[in-house]
Amino acid sequence: ADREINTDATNENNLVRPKVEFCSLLQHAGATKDVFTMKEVMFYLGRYIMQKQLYDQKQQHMVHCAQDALGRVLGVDSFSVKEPRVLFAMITKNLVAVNN
Ligand SMILES: COc1nc(N(C)C)ncc1-n1nc2c(c1C(C)C)[C@H](c1ccc(C#N)cc1)N(c1cc(Cl)c[nH]c1=O)C2=O
Repeated sequence: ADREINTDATNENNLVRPKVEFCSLLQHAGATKDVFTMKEVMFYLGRYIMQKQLYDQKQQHMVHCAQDALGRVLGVDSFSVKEPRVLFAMITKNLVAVNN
């Protein structure tokens, strides 16, 4: 099993390597590398969501991704940005810790 990943997004030193499909999402949002801090992963994913307007116009904390590669990668049709634990659990399934 993958090593436990410290999902502290504020930890600048924590490096992760996204799995292939997840990495192509981040590149779609402008990423040009394959090793990131958790903070950078959240930044590029956030940009991806806003650029593709996957948020709900009415309930703006909701993200609808059933028709998007994001949904396939995270394994859900929609999620709330206000549920950090749920969000990090889905994201870390797509990451491998990098020895730094
Ligand atoms: C639909 O969302 C929004 N919609 C609006 N509108 C005006 C419509 N404005 C702000 C947000 N928004 N709020 C938060 C975030 C965003 C944007 C950047 C997606 C980020 C975030 C959330 C999910 C992923 C993933 N996959 C990546 C980053 N985020 C974070 C949540 C956590 Cl848990 C950690 N770091 C974060 O930046 C928030 O709280």
